[in-house]
Amino acid sequence: MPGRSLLEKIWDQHVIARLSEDTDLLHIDRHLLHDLGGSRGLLDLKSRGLKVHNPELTFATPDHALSTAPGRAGTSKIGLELLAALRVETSASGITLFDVDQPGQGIVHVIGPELGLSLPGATIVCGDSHTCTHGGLGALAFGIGSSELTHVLATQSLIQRRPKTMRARFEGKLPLGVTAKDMILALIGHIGAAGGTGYAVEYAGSAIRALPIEGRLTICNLSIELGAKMGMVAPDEKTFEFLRGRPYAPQGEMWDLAVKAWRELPSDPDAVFDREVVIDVEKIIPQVTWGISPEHVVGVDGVIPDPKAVDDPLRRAAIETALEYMGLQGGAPIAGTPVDWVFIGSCTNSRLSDLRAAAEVARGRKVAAGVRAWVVPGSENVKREAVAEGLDKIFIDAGFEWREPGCSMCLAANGEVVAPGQRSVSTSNRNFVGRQGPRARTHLASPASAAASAIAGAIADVRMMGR
Ligand SMILES: CC(C)[C@H](C(=O)O)[C@@H](O)C(=O)O
Ligand code: SF4
Repeated sequence: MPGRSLLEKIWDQHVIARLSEDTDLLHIDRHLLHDLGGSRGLLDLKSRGLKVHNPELTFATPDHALSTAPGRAGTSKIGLELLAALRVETSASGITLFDVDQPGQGIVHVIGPELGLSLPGATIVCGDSHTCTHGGLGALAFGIGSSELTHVLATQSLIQRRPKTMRARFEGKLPLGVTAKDMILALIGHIGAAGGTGYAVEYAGSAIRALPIEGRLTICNLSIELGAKMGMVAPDEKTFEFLRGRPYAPQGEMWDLAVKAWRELPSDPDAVFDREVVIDVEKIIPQVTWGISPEHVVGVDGVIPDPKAVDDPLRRAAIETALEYMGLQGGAPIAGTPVDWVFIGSCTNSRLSDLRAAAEVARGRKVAAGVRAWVVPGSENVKREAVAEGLDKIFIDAGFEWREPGCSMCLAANGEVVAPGQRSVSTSNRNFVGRQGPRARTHLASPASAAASAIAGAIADVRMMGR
């Protein structure tokens, strides 16, 4: 029998019942709820006369619909209603809620790892496509739909089809100015936004091993933008050090037992994957998207694709559509494109290391005239730690606006939008049509690249602004 992969090991440990050749009923170890879907699911359950099966495995926080303005000024009526309902329904079900202004509140994919709720070898679900983020700790984590959400609330289990497996190996030493965000954008550019469809992706290789946990979370976060519902990195010593002592991580003797079990999780050397991709990270330069899909990506020293140079009529038409929406000329260099907005935040890039990387570029410099730049920490804890080390001051002195934790401009929630026709460099994960507001134009990039672009007033190569 061939060896098993990380995915297969976690999967097999969670099978309650084998339903068919490729479909199993899985036990779910953690269920995370957010303000957009959480109360709806709990109300749905109630209307069926059912109870939450395992409230102690379910955790909630508001993130999508809250204002991130200082003091939370101006949360919309809908946002307030969702928050009120989340409070009432979690309390009635005995579910822990990390509420506004409490340590623990934040974007659901930032708080899970931060609190030690997300653990290696665990199955984690949330009614949110970026649940794949938690795979950065070696969890099997994926987004679910609203009926599945109710199913998990009622049974703590879920029916799932076993995915195919892909291993994406990143090899080599990351060049200066190149980050985890650039690695994953480069992979999406290489295999396409549907390249991972139907697969669970394991990110491996020397460059993944060298990445701190927060970088691994960033990589896994964009799995869904690769088409893959699940992305994961095998746990190692860095994972254990990251989790040690976190509030919900196992403690004492349980910790030792857990680490012993987690050491068994990495894929066996002879594990077989349905697809293997190898990326040489030494060839990656800072990435920035030019179009309306994360696969529309180039190196920041590159040029915007010229549709005239593309023979395939379908591809040519897709490029033309994207360029028209984005207001860009094919064949022109991407660097130097003037920007109106910079957004540093989202579950992709709003952790402490992201803010540090952006602050390093911003320190002692000024946001260009005419550019609005926001920094939205991913959680209340990230915010407090950033303030404790003075990052907020660096940003404010440089002309950035420092805000409260939440999803904010990542999905144009709560009126936090880029105006029609305006151009933003964003550290988030989606540059779809209208994602940051009707007719808003989004360029995805790393926190360091976004900060560099805010200072330059145009898409900028952070390597030119090194310290
Ligand atoms: C609102 C939520 C369901 C959605 C998701 O599933 O990802 C959102 O978080 C997003 O990023 O578009
Ligand atoms: S930060 Fe953006 S991508 Fe992440 S959960 Fe919120 S809306 Fe979705």
